[in-house]
Amino acid sequence: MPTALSPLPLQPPVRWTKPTHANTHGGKTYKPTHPDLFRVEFSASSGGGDEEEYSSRLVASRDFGPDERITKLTNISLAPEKAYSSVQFGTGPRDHLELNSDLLFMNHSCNPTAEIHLPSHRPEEWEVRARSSSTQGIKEGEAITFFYPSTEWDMAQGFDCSCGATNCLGKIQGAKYLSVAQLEERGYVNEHILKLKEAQEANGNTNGQ
Ligand SMILES: C[S@@+](CC[C@H](N)C(=O)[O-])C[C@H]1O[C@@H](n2cnc3c(N)ncnc32)[C@H](O)[C@@H]1O
Repeated sequence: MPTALSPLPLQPPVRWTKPTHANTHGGKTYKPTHPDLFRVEFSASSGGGDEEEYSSRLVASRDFGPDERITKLTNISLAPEKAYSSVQFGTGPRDHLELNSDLLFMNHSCNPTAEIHLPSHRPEEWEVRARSSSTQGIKEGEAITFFYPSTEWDMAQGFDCSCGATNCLGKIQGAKYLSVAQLEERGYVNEHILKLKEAQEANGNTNGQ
Protein backbone atom coordinates (compact mmCIF):
# COMPACT_ATOMS: atom_id res chain seq x y z
CA MET A 1 0.00 0.00 0.00
CA PRO A 2 1.16 3.57 -0.60
CA THR A 3 2.39 5.21 2.61
CA ALA A 4 -0.07 8.08 2.23
CA LEU A 5 -3.72 7.59 1.34
CA SER A 6 -2.86 7.81 -2.31
CA PRO A 7 -5.06 10.13 -4.31
CA LEU A 8 -3.54 8.91 -7.56
CA PRO A 9 -5.84 7.22 -10.08
CA LEU A 10 -4.97 3.75 -11.32
CA GLN A 11 -5.47 4.95 -14.90
CA PRO A 12 -4.40 8.33 -16.30
CA PRO A 13 -7.22 10.87 -16.78
CA VAL A 14 -6.24 11.09 -20.47
CA ARG A 15 -5.11 7.94 -22.26
CA TRP A 16 -1.51 8.19 -23.44
CA THR A 17 0.70 5.86 -25.49
CA LYS A 18 4.45 6.33 -25.51
CA PRO A 19 5.38 7.77 -28.92
CA THR A 20 8.38 6.25 -30.66
CA HIS A 21 10.23 6.92 -33.89
CA ALA A 22 8.48 3.86 -35.33
CA ASN A 23 4.88 4.42 -34.21
CA THR A 24 4.94 8.10 -35.31
CA HIS A 25 6.38 7.41 -38.78
CA GLY A 26 9.75 8.88 -37.92
CA GLY A 27 8.18 11.61 -35.76
CA LYS A 28 5.86 12.86 -38.54
CA THR A 29 2.61 12.00 -36.73
CA TYR A 30 3.91 12.80 -33.23
CA LYS A 31 1.68 15.22 -31.29
CA PRO A 32 3.46 16.81 -28.31
CA THR A 33 1.54 16.70 -25.01
CA HIS A 34 2.81 20.19 -24.05
CA PRO A 35 3.63 21.86 -27.42
CA ASP A 36 4.35 25.34 -26.01
CA LEU A 37 6.69 24.00 -23.34
CA PHE A 38 8.65 20.99 -24.63
CA ARG A 39 8.81 18.28 -27.26
CA VAL A 40 10.40 14.90 -27.82
CA GLU A 41 13.41 14.49 -30.07
CA PHE A 42 13.29 10.90 -31.27
CA SER A 43 16.30 8.80 -31.84
CA ALA A 44 15.95 6.75 -35.02
CA SER A 45 17.08 3.71 -33.03
CA SER A 46 14.16 3.94 -30.56
CA GLY A 47 11.94 1.58 -32.46
CA GLY A 48 9.94 0.22 -29.50
CA GLY A 49 9.63 -3.32 -28.18
CA ASP A 50 12.81 -5.28 -27.70
CA GLU A 51 14.75 -2.89 -29.89
CA GLU A 52 13.98 0.07 -27.65
CA GLU A 53 17.20 1.85 -26.87
CA TYR A 54 15.89 4.66 -24.67
CA SER A 55 17.90 7.21 -26.61
CA SER A 56 15.21 9.81 -27.30
CA ARG A 57 15.12 13.00 -25.23
CA LEU A 58 12.95 15.91 -24.15
CA VAL A 59 13.91 19.41 -25.32
CA ALA A 60 12.55 22.82 -24.33
CA SER A 61 10.22 24.61 -26.79
CA ARG A 62 11.06 27.96 -25.17
CA ASP A 63 13.45 29.50 -22.62
CA PHE A 64 12.84 28.95 -18.90
CA GLY A 65 14.42 31.08 -16.17
CA PRO A 66 16.16 29.52 -13.15
CA ASP A 67 13.59 27.98 -10.78
CA GLU A 68 10.73 28.70 -13.21
CA ARG A 69 7.93 26.14 -13.19
CA ILE A 70 7.96 24.20 -16.45
CA THR A 71 4.73 22.31 -15.76
CA LYS A 72 2.68 20.72 -13.04
CA LEU A 73 2.28 16.92 -13.20
CA THR A 74 -1.27 16.64 -14.48
CA ASN A 75 -1.92 13.27 -16.13
CA ILE A 76 -0.20 11.03 -13.60
CA SER A 77 -1.39 7.64 -12.35
CA LEU A 78 -0.24 5.16 -9.74
CA ALA A 79 2.36 2.88 -11.33
CA PRO A 80 1.38 -0.82 -11.25
CA GLU A 81 5.00 -1.48 -10.30
CA LYS A 82 8.35 0.26 -10.21
CA ALA A 83 9.68 0.50 -13.77
CA TYR A 84 12.18 2.38 -15.94
CA SER A 85 9.38 4.85 -16.67
CA SER A 86 8.05 5.41 -13.13
CA VAL A 87 8.90 8.20 -10.69
CA GLN A 88 9.03 7.56 -6.93
CA PHE A 89 7.00 9.97 -4.79
CA GLY A 90 7.19 8.47 -1.27
CA THR A 91 9.04 6.02 0.97
CA GLY A 92 6.68 3.05 0.47
CA PRO A 93 7.08 0.19 -2.01
CA ARG A 94 3.95 1.25 -3.96
CA ASP A 95 4.83 4.95 -4.08
CA HIS A 96 5.64 5.17 -7.77
CA LEU A 97 3.77 7.12 -10.44
CA GLU A 98 3.64 7.05 -14.19
CA LEU A 99 3.92 10.45 -15.92
CA ASN A 100 1.72 9.56 -18.94
CA SER A 101 3.07 12.46 -21.01
CA ASP A 102 6.13 13.57 -22.93
CA LEU A 103 7.76 14.16 -19.51
CA LEU A 104 8.61 10.45 -19.67
CA PHE A 105 11.40 11.49 -22.06
CA MET A 106 13.28 13.52 -19.44
CA ASN A 107 16.65 11.85 -19.32
CA HIS A 108 18.88 11.70 -16.28
CA SER A 109 21.88 14.03 -15.96
CA CYS A 110 24.44 14.34 -13.17
CA ASN A 111 24.35 18.09 -13.95
CA PRO A 112 20.62 18.44 -14.69
CA THR A 113 18.75 21.40 -16.17
CA ALA A 114 15.51 20.69 -14.26
CA GLU A 115 14.14 19.25 -11.02
CA ILE A 116 11.03 17.25 -10.15
CA HIS A 117 9.44 18.54 -6.94
CA LEU A 118 7.17 16.06 -5.15
CA PRO A 119 6.27 17.52 -1.74
CA SER A 120 4.91 14.71 0.46
CA HIS A 121 1.11 14.32 0.46
CA ARG A 122 0.58 17.41 -1.75
CA PRO A 123 0.19 16.03 -5.30
CA GLU A 124 -1.52 19.24 -6.38
CA GLU A 125 1.93 20.87 -5.95
CA TRP A 126 3.92 18.23 -7.83
CA GLU A 127 5.79 19.89 -10.68
CA VAL A 128 8.86 20.14 -12.90
CA ARG A 129 10.97 23.27 -12.45
CA ALA A 130 14.05 24.64 -14.18
CA ARG A 131 16.99 23.98 -11.87
CA SER A 132 16.99 26.56 -9.07
CA SER A 133 20.77 26.70 -8.67
CA SER A 134 21.39 27.34 -12.38
CA THR A 135 22.25 30.85 -13.49
CA GLN A 136 21.29 30.29 -17.13
CA GLY A 137 17.95 28.52 -16.85
CA ILE A 138 17.05 26.41 -19.88
CA LYS A 139 17.35 27.70 -23.45
CA GLU A 140 14.98 26.73 -26.27
CA GLY A 141 16.20 23.47 -27.85
CA GLU A 142 18.21 22.46 -24.77
CA ALA A 143 17.54 19.07 -23.17
CA ILE A 144 15.29 19.02 -20.09
CA THR A 145 16.94 16.57 -17.71
CA PHE A 146 16.71 15.75 -14.02
CA PHE A 147 18.86 13.93 -11.51
CA TYR A 148 17.08 10.55 -11.18
CA PRO A 149 18.35 9.83 -7.63
CA SER A 150 16.53 13.01 -6.49
CA THR A 151 13.33 10.91 -6.75
CA GLU A 152 14.51 7.28 -7.04
CA TRP A 153 15.82 5.22 -4.13
CA ASP A 154 16.64 1.88 -5.77
CA MET A 155 15.86 1.89 -9.47
CA ALA A 156 14.18 -0.95 -11.35
CA GLN A 157 16.68 -0.51 -14.16
CA GLY A 158 20.10 1.04 -13.49
CA PHE A 159 22.29 2.24 -16.39
CA ASP A 160 25.72 3.55 -17.27
CA CYS A 161 25.26 7.29 -17.49
CA SER A 162 26.13 9.04 -20.74
CA CYS A 163 25.37 12.60 -19.54
CA GLY A 164 28.96 13.71 -20.16
CA ALA A 165 29.01 16.06 -17.15
CA THR A 166 32.39 16.64 -15.48
CA ASN A 167 30.82 15.44 -12.21
CA CYS A 168 29.19 12.35 -13.82
CA LEU A 169 28.68 9.55 -11.30
CA GLY A 170 28.97 6.74 -13.88
CA LYS A 171 26.54 4.03 -12.82
CA ILE A 172 23.06 5.34 -11.92
CA GLN A 173 21.00 3.03 -9.70
CA GLY A 174 19.30 5.36 -7.23
CA ALA A 175 20.00 7.36 -4.07
CA LYS A 176 20.53 4.21 -2.01
CA TYR A 177 23.99 3.89 -3.54
CA LEU A 178 25.09 7.54 -3.10
CA SER A 179 26.12 9.74 -0.19
CA VAL A 180 24.04 12.72 0.95
CA ALA A 181 26.86 14.98 -0.30
CA GLN A 182 26.75 13.37 -3.77
CA LEU A 183 22.98 13.91 -3.84
CA GLU A 184 22.89 17.46 -2.55
CA GLU A 185 25.64 18.82 -4.79
CA ARG A 186 23.43 18.01 -7.78
CA GLY A 187 20.53 20.23 -6.73
CA TYR A 188 17.10 19.62 -5.26
CA VAL A 189 16.56 16.30 -3.45
CA ASN A 190 13.02 15.23 -2.52
CA GLU A 191 11.92 14.79 1.07
CA HIS A 192 11.19 11.03 0.72
CA ILE A 193 14.76 10.40 -0.47
CA LEU A 194 16.24 12.37 2.44
CA LYS A 195 14.02 10.36 4.84
CA LEU A 196 15.19 7.05 3.36
CA LYS A 197 18.78 8.28 3.56
CA GLU A 198 18.35 9.17 7.25
CA ALA A 199 16.88 5.73 7.96
CA GLN A 200 19.76 4.08 6.11
CA GLU A 201 22.32 6.06 8.11
CA ALA A 202 20.50 5.36 11.40
CA ASN A 203 20.70 1.64 10.57
CA GLY A 204 24.43 2.10 10.13
CA ASN A 205 24.49 0.29 6.81
CA THR A 206 24.00 0.87 3.12
CA ASN A 207 21.17 -1.57 2.61
CA GLY A 208 18.35 0.90 3.23
CA GLN A 209 14.90 -0.28 2.14
C1 LIG B 1 12.29 7.33 -18.51
S1 LIG B 1 13.40 6.85 -19.75
C2 LIG B 1 13.92 8.36 -20.43
C3 LIG B 1 13.58 8.44 -21.91
C4 LIG B 1 14.42 7.53 -22.77
N1 LIG B 1 15.63 8.24 -23.19
C5 LIG B 1 13.65 7.01 -23.97
O1 LIG B 1 14.05 7.25 -25.12
O2 LIG B 1 12.65 6.31 -23.76
C6 LIG B 1 14.72 6.28 -18.77
C7 LIG B 1 15.73 5.48 -19.53
O3 LIG B 1 16.45 6.32 -20.44
C8 LIG B 1 17.83 5.97 -20.45
N2 LIG B 1 18.61 7.12 -19.93
C9 LIG B 1 18.11 8.23 -19.35
N3 LIG B 1 19.10 9.06 -19.00
C10 LIG B 1 20.26 8.47 -19.36
C11 LIG B 1 21.63 8.82 -19.25
N4 LIG B 1 22.03 9.97 -18.70
N5 LIG B 1 22.56 7.94 -19.70
C12 LIG B 1 22.18 6.78 -20.28
N6 LIG B 1 20.91 6.38 -20.41
C13 LIG B 1 19.95 7.22 -19.96
C14 LIG B 1 17.98 4.76 -19.55
O4 LIG B 1 17.87 3.61 -20.35
C15 LIG B 1 16.79 4.87 -18.63
O5 LIG B 1 16.36 3.61 -18.11
